[in-house]
This record gives sequence, C-alpha cells and structure tokens, in this order.
Amino acid sequence: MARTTVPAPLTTSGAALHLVRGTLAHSRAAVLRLAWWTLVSAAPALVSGKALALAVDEGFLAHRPRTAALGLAVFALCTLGGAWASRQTYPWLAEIVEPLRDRLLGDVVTGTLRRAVGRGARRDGFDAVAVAQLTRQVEAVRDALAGQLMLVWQFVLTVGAVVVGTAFIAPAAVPLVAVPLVLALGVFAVLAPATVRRQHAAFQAEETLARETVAIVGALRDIVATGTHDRAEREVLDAVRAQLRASRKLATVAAVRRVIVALGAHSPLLLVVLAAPGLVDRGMTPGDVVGVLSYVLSTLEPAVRLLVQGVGASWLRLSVAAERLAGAAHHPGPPEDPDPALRPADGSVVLSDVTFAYGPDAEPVLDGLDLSLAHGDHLAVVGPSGVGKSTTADLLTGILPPDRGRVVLGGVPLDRVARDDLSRARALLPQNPYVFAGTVRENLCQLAPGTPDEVVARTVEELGLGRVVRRLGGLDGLVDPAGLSSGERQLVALARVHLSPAALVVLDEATRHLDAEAEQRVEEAFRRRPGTVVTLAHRLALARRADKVLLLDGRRAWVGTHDALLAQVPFYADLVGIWNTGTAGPGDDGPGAGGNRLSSPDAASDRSSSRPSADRAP
Ligand SMILES: Nc1ncnc2c1ncn2[C@@H]1O[C@H](COP(=O)(O)OP(=O)(O)OP(=O)(O)O)[C@@H](O)[C@H]1O
Repeated sequence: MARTTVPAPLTTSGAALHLVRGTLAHSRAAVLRLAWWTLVSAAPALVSGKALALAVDEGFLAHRPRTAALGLAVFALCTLGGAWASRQTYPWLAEIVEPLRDRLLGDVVTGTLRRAVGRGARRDGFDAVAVAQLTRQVEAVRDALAGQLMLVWQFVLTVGAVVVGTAFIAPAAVPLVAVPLVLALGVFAVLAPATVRRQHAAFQAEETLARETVAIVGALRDIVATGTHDRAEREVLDAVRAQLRASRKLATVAAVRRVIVALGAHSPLLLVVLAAPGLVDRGMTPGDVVGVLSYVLSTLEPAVRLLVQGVGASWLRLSVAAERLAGAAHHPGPPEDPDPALRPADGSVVLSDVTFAYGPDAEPVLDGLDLSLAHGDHLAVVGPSGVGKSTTADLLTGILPPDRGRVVLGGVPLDRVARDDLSRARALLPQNPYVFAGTVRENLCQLAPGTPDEVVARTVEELGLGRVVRRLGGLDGLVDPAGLSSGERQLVALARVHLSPAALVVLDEATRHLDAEAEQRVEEAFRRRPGTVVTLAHRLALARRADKVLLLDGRRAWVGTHDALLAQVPFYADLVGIWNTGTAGPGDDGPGAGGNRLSSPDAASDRSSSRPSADRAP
C-alpha cells in the first residue's frame, strides 16, 4: 500500500533560540534604539500613578476641582505620551525583523533550488509549491519574532515602571506588588519548557492526524483492493486519540496560565485592597492607594497577561517555523554523490533487460530487451509500424528512462551521465529536424561551435549538401527554414550531427525525405565518421547494408545480420518479401516512395505470439 512517511518529530526550540540570538546580534544598533523607545513608552506609566494620587489627594479630597482636573489631564497626557512613544518603536522593530525576513527568504530559495538540482532535475522540477509554503513560514517567523521582542521588552520596562512608581509613592506597598509578581514569573519560567513541549506535542498530533488521513484517502483504492480497511481505520483512530490526548494536556496548560496571571497580577490587587487600611494608618494617603491600584490594574495586569499568554503561543509559532526553515534553508545541496557523474568513453551501447511502457497500466512497448553494440557498429532497427522503433531510439539516447533494466553508453549507465555530457555523447535526429533562421554556419555548427570552415566544407560535400549551401550564399548565407525542401532540411540537420562530437548517432527516419542515392551518400559519410550509428530503417537497402539488424515484432526481438535473419527468422523473410514486392507502408510519401519500405502494417499480422524476449540470430 502506498503510504507517505511521517517526518521526525519536532523536539526542541533550539532553532528559534538560534534565530533570535542571531537576529539580535545582527542588528545591535536597531536593538538599542528599540530599547530606548520602549523605555520612553514605559516612562509615562511611571508618572501616571503619581498624577492620579495627586488628583485624588490634592484635588478631589481637598475640594479643589482645578487641581483634580490638572492631575487627570496629566494622567491622560501620560497615556497619550506612552502611545506616541510606542509608535516610535515600530520602525526600529522593522529594522530588526525585515532584514531577517530577506535573509531567510534568500536561504530558503537557495536551499530549495539546491534540493531541486540535487534531484538531478531528472524527473522533478523546481518545487514552486514548497517555496510558496516556506515563504509563508518566513512571514510567520517575522511576525512571531516581532511579537516576542515587543512583548518581552514592554513587559520588562512597564513592570519596572510599576515597581519604581509604587516605590516612589508608597514604598510600603512594594512587597505587596513585587513578591506575588516574582513568584508568578518563577512559576512561569519553571513551567515554560513543559508548556512549550505540550504545545509542540498538540501541534504535531494535529499534523500527524492530517497526514495519516491524507495518506489513507490517497491509498483508498489500494486499501479496498487489499481488504485492509480495518487496519487503516485503526491507524486513523489511533491518530485521533493521540490528538485528543495532546489537546487535553494543552488545556491544562491554559488553566495553569490563568493561575499564573491571577498570582502575578490579581493577587497584588487583592493584597493592596486588603492592606489599604493598615497602609493608610502608616501614613499613606488615599490618593497613594488609588495610584498603586491604578498601576496594578491598568499597567501590571495587561503586561502579565500578555506575557504569559502571548509568549507561549507566539514562541510556539516561532520555534515550529524556525525549525522547518532551518531544514529548508540550510540544505547542503545535493548529497555527496558516492558515484559521481561519468563521461561515456565511446559509442558502445549495452541494453540489459530493458522494459518500458507508456504508463503503469499500459502494455510494455519493450519487455526485457537485450542488445549490445560495439563502438563503430551500424545497426538498423526494423519492424512494423507502431512496434516501438522510436521508443527504442528514445531509450538509447536517454530521452526516456527504462522502467526496468539499464542502458549503458560507452561503459556508463545513462542515468549516471551528466546532462551536458549526454548532449555531447549522443545525438538523435528525428524525421522532421529543427533548422533555424540564422547563417548556414550557425545551423551546421550548432552542436560543435568553432569547427574550422574547411572541416565544415568537407562534410557539406560528403553529404551532398554543397549545391544547397552555394545557393544560400556559402557558410555566411542566411537560412530561411521555409525556403528549404524537407529533404534539404534533413541534409542540413544530418550535416550538423555529422560535425557533432556525438559517439552515438541515432537516425529516426532522418533520411526519409531523401532519394535512395542521396540516402546512400549520407550513409557512406556516416560510415567514414567514427562512432556508432543506429538507423530506424524504412528501406530494405538500409537494413541490408547495416552491420546488424534489430527486428521488433511487438512481442519478440531478434538481433543479427540481414542474411542470418533472412535465413532463420520467417517473420523477417516475410517482411523482406513484402519489401521486394514493393508494398508501401503508411506515410510513404518521400522521394523514395516505392523503394521497399520496412514499416508495413501487413507484416504485423505475422507477429509471433511467444513470450517477449530478445532472441539473437547469429
Ligand atoms: N507518448 C506516447 N504515449 C503513449 N503511447 C505512445 C507514445 N508514443 C508512442 N506510443 C505508443 O507506443 C507504441 C510504439 O510507438 P513507437 O512510436 O515507438 O513505434 P514505431 O515503431 O516507431 O512506429 P512508427 O514506425 O509508426 O514510427 C505505439 O503503440 C504507440 O502508439
């Protein structure tokens, strides 16, 4: 059953700590400015309690409404001043987190590109979806980090302001505020690792459940077919129960948080109220009591609540996103390849047990094909139309990877040859080649730039292309692809491949539009050129002149010389009989029409029905 694997669990907040430390170290100046403006934003809180105390004592209780109004106005100004100073912190916060975001994005894209390259770009492309998801993680890191910085700084400074303010107006009340606060912070610190662990566990259980569900839905057909629904159901239910357990544990964390807020912020309020008569007896004014209560209510309580509830949640987001980014961004690139890419030594070819089908449920086009060609061999591939000749050409040149078996070129399996080396080592020329608008030289030397003109000229004459090149105005003449006949375009492409360094040349009916004489000239030119040539033959003459013939009938394959196949394989003899009587195959519209085409559909009726295999005729 096809199942996705569950990745390793998230275990630590190390990545987040590393990120926070690195970011602060990177932006020291901005961190100092942020600290300064946070301090300024906390300063009005320091004065606000005293202003309220004055408004009560010197204003309301002394029946002086103006003084009361003045005290209240100072209180309001303090609040406004605090808001303005808070506003000044944001640009510096951005100075810290925005460069971090840019850095992370750069790392993530580089890491993802490296991974794509590491997969050799053989089948998978650049993972754009992964980059989009990681980009969202980067945004999450930026937001969570900004939240953490603000929360922690503001907490430290506003709580500092509350303690100093209380000490300023009512020193006797300081222990009533500070002791429970310190206790609450102690409990918070002690429980923090367990809290973060439980949050991670709940998050992870949720992800596991989602992954299990997706995997089972994806494999539903398989599960029904194999009758394993009981097991699949058990797996999903286990994941549901695990998530339930994790959520319950997380709920206790939420309850503990409430207790910490009650201890750190609500108990000082209660203590001050209860101790108020005694404090007044010891010389504190009612205004001072109101001032201390205002510190606790309007400044301390929100700060403690935000710290205890906010830090936990945003630290979780930060640590999860940071861990994922650490994995993506610092991808070391392609793993050290134990068996690095190799260059084919020559044009020898070995196919071992090569099997290929166009899709998992399709009949294989080739099944267990074995073939061996020495460097310099000329092979003709023949068989009825649709039997798999072009597919063989694609497998030989590494355009298609085999489903089973392997193709070795010049001693190196094709999947071990680097893409650039492969383009140099082999050339596949199709029936309708690409000729582009450019000079004749550019067209001819496309696969071998810088080839000396005399070499080009020799090839041009050898292939019988001289007349065409002269008509176009020599090597510097311009090619208009539409102004060339199909045969002329084929000759240009054949000359291009002839000039290339490819040790293996595969011609997929690449001379179909040439007459028999021109075709023979081309063939002779390729015989003089060092290297292996595989021709998908459409004429009897091509098969007769080849060193070896690979005969495909859709079920079996035979390899041998033309004469040996003729003598020993009735199917080949039938095929040759059809050519000799001049029966033409489909698409037989070239200049050589009537020249004994090999791809006759009639021959298919003579297919052998024995098990697919590669038979060898002597
Ligand atoms: N891209 C493809 N997807 C699915 N099936 C394909 C694909 N290309 C080829 N086939 C099928 O694979 C089989 C072999 O095709 P292939 O082109 O290799 O035969 P061929 O012998 O070269 O034919 P022809 O002589 O007509 O060019 C045929 O049945 C064809 O329909």
